[in-house]
Formats: sequence, structure tokens, C-alpha cells
Amino acid sequence: MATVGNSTNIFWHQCAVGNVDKQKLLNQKGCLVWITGLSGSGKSTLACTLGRELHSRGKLSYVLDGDNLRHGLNKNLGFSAEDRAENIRRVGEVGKLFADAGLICIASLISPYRKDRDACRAMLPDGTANSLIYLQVFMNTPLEVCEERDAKGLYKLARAGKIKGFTGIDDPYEPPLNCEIELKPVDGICSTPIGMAGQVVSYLGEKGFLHYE
Ligand SMILES: Nc1ncnc2c1ncn2[C@@H]1O[C@H](COP(=O)(O)OS(=O)(=O)O)[C@@H](OP(=O)(O)O)[C@H]1O
Ligand SMILES: Nc1ncnc2c1ncn2[C@@H]1O[C@H](COP(=O)(O)OP(=O)(O)O)[C@@H](O)[C@H]1O
Repeated sequence: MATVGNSTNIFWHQCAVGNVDKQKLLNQKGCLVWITGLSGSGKSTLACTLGRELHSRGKLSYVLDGDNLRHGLNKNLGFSAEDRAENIRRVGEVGKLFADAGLICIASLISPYRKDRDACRAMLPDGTANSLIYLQVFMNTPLEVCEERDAKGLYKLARAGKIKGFTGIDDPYEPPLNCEIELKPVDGICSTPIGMAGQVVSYLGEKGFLHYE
């Protein structure tokens, strides 16, 4: 019997089929690939391209996109630091469930605060002994490039003061200190989405996530 948060007198029910069985079934290892970066840095594009690349290799993945989840699961949250923290916490918990189901879960959220991202990392075990793992990908696209792209016109609105608390303009973004993969332009040129997804696929392959033995 346990007390967790505001839940008292609760019990953990163990199921017979565990995450190792599911990973064996799928011949892959469950994990949470967490993509962080500014709005317009290319997170969603990378997430979807990575999902497609994995699918073409017969690997099951699922994309949790911040913008999309705010249409449902997280529609009661805004962009205050507290709401962003709750947004990241919920997506971390959902990502953990997908990873537990044996999937390569790909989360793409701005997730501007280091402590919120680190809290998600801490939710998943450290990857030893076939356990689940959290891998952080930093889309280190400079603000000038994101603002120049301005695919949704939000930077223009933020600069005009019509959106308050916009990340990178009048709200903070804390770059990761401990990411597994950093993707940034070389000599001012961004790699293609397929090139970036290829880097992540290679990393997953090298670390043994694309098969189970
Ligand atoms: N104030 C403010 N700051 C940043 N972004 C804003 C804001 N208001 C709306 N948007 C839109 O919301 C998308 C980011 O949602 P996230 O859930 O990823 O944000 S966070 O992780 O909780 O910070 C973000 O999507 P992306 O551009 O895909 O990052 C924007 O479309
Ligand atoms: N690697 C890339 N090179 C050039 N443009 C890109 C790249 N990745 C994404 N884009 C473009 O940048 C814009 C923002 O991409 P998006 O994936 O929506 O970013 P985010 O999810 O971080 O807001 C889109 O117009 C997209 O086509």
C-alpha cells in the first residue's frame, strides 16, 4: 500500500506480460527520444521523419508532439513556467508508457527548462540491464534561423508584442548540458531532415535499440 502525490491507499498491480516480453515481440528496445529546441527549430519535422525512417526499417515508433498534444491531453495548459512544467511531466509519463510497451517513443516539445527535461530523464531507468531509457536530442537551430523561417508567423506576433511569453523572445530557453545528440548547422547550413533522422537512427542502432537479443 502506498501514498503517491495526492493518491492514498493505492496498490501497484503487476501484469504477467512485462516490457521485456513486448520488446522481444517487437525485436527492438523501448525508449523515449526527447527532442528539445526553439519553436521553428525543426523538432516536428525531425520527429516525423525519424518515425518514417524507423517504420521503413520495420521498427515501431510513436510521435508525441507538443503542439498536437495541446489539442487534447494538454489542452487545459498554457505557457506559464508552471503549465510548461506540467505539460512536460505529462508527456514524460505518457512517453514512459509507450517505452514500456516496447515502442521507440519520440517526443518533440520546446521543453525550455532544464529541470523539467531532467525530471523526465529521471522518470526512466538508466538503460542498463535491458531497461528503458531517455535519450535527449537538442535541435540547436539558432534563434535567427527559427525567426527567419517563422513557419506559423508566431515570431512576428511575438516581436509585435501580440504574443506574450514567447520562448526565445521574452521567455527563456535553457540549452541542454547533457544531451545524447546535438543537431546544429555546420558552416551556417542545416542538415536535411533525412540527414538528421539518419544520425538519430545510427545512434539508436549503435546503442542496440533496433533489435532485441
Ligand atoms: N508563448 C509560446 N511560447 C512557445 N510556443 C508557443 C507559445 N504560444 C504558442 N506556442 C505554440 O506552442 C507550441 C509549443 O508547445 P510545447 O508544448 O512544445 O511547449 S512547451 O514545451 O510546453 O514549452 C509551439 O510549437 P512549435 O513551433 O512546434 O515549437 C507554438 O506553435
Ligand atoms: N532540417 C531542416 N532544414 C530546413 N528547414 C527545415 C528543417 N527542418 C524543418 N524545417 C522547416 O522549418 C520550419 C519549422 O519546422 P518544424 O518542424 O515545424 O519546427 P518546430 O516543430 O521545432 O516548431 C518548417 O517550415 C520546416 O519545413
